[in-house]
Amino acid sequence: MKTVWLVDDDASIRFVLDKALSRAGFTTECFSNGQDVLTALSYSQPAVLISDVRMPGLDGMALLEEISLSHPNLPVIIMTAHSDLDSAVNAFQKGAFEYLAKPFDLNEAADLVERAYQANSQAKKTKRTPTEKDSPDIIGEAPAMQEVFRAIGKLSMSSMSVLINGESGTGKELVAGALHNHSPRKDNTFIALNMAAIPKDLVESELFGHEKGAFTGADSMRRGRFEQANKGTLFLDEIGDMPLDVQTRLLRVLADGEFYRVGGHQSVSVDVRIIAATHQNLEELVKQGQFREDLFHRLNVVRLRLPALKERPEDIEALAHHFLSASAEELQVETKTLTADSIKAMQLYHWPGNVRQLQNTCRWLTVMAPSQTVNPQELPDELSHTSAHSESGGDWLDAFQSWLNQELTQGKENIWPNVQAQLETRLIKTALAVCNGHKQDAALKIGWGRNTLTRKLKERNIQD
Ligand SMILES: Nc1ncnc2c1ncn2[C@@H]1O[C@H](COP(=O)(O)OP(=O)(O)OP(=O)(O)O)[C@@H](O)[C@H]1O
Repeated sequence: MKTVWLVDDDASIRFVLDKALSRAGFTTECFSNGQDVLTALSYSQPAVLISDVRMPGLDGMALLEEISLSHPNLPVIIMTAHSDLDSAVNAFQKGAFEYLAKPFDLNEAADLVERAYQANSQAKKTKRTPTEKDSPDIIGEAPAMQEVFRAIGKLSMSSMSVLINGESGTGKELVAGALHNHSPRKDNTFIALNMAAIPKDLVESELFGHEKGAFTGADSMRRGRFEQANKGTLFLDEIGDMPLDVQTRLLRVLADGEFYRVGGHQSVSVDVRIIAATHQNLEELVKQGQFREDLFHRLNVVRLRLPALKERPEDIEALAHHFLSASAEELQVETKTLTADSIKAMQLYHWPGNVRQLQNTCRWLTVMAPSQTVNPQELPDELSHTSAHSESGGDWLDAFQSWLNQELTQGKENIWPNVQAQLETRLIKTALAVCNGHKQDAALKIGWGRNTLTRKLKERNIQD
């Protein structure tokens, strides 16, 4: 039978989930605490168990731990209101089948239970052993970030290659570090290298090292990053910038686990996990012959995409708070807070530099903002301009803002005369229409004198 047990101390969650799962064809039984579940488990067993994390007495994690020992094949879905990386990783490491961040969509919950049910009836679950958790501070409530957390949790027992896509400053290196810290390699070295930052002719010796005398200036033998990262993880950022000949060498190391130092004749064996990242479209680079297809497939075992910050405005408040406290601590001052309007302004801004730019903005505010509470006017210029309309009519200004961004990033200059002409034309035409063509009234509505209106009509070549 498709039985699901629901465990939550919150009666309203039990109620809605119960309804949704019954509708989806499950027979449900509800529990308000973990202890009752353990007692019930000695008599019978459901097909799937779905449990909240925070409950008085035995909490969700403790329950999960007990169940993975006593009933390792029972799929458990952990629900948590704390959508952070630690909860996700913890849940997966303790053997959870899935992790569900609150608030969730009821259909999504029912689909998940169905998947757990199918997985249980098809295959036996392999038990995961808990490992020490490390906690990098990765903030993200947006669904795309939740996907990333889930992936880090799922990958935490493996050493698979991962390819991370994302614009500059979206947190690629942070995620690569978290993948390492939550992997069996966590006690060994994590090395991050940016391919775009190393001069082309030095990339090879940087990665693979060189023997003494291999080239002018090679006064002594040097171990490369691959050797230094042995048994650990090498994070190769901007992999799309790796020269083709180095790509060929990289491919060989990945295939054989062996390489030669530059100028060397003896092979060196290494065991290194590669996490690569790029802001470019690697498939496109492959098509253009700038990136080796075979290397692409080797790196692209698991793909993670980090969304640009403008795609996840819901994360801005928590990120800003995090960075404001971090810089206050660094500078030994009190943490600044943002007004609701300032947060709104930050959410409307397009953040071309992503999370890194937000981090720098928070550092700047910690030092420069005159008062403890930051108002929109005190935000850096580019941001305070987005906030001017928070009180009324935000939509057209949003559209205006995107248009402006486009014009300016396309390299247009001296755009004011054009902007002014367009604004004035619209203003005059609308005011005249509203006043049935009556110039005196229209001038009054706009706030100009009649003569100014007449002059502007001429200037803008508007028929009145
Ligand atoms: N979700 C997040 N939560 C907390 N801090 C973050 C988050 N994302 C990024 N950061 C911080 O923002 C800064 C930039 O992140 P990171 O260096 O990982 O970006 P990146 O994508 O690797 O950038 P680049 O490609 O330019 O090297 C770092 O200081 C990082 O700690």
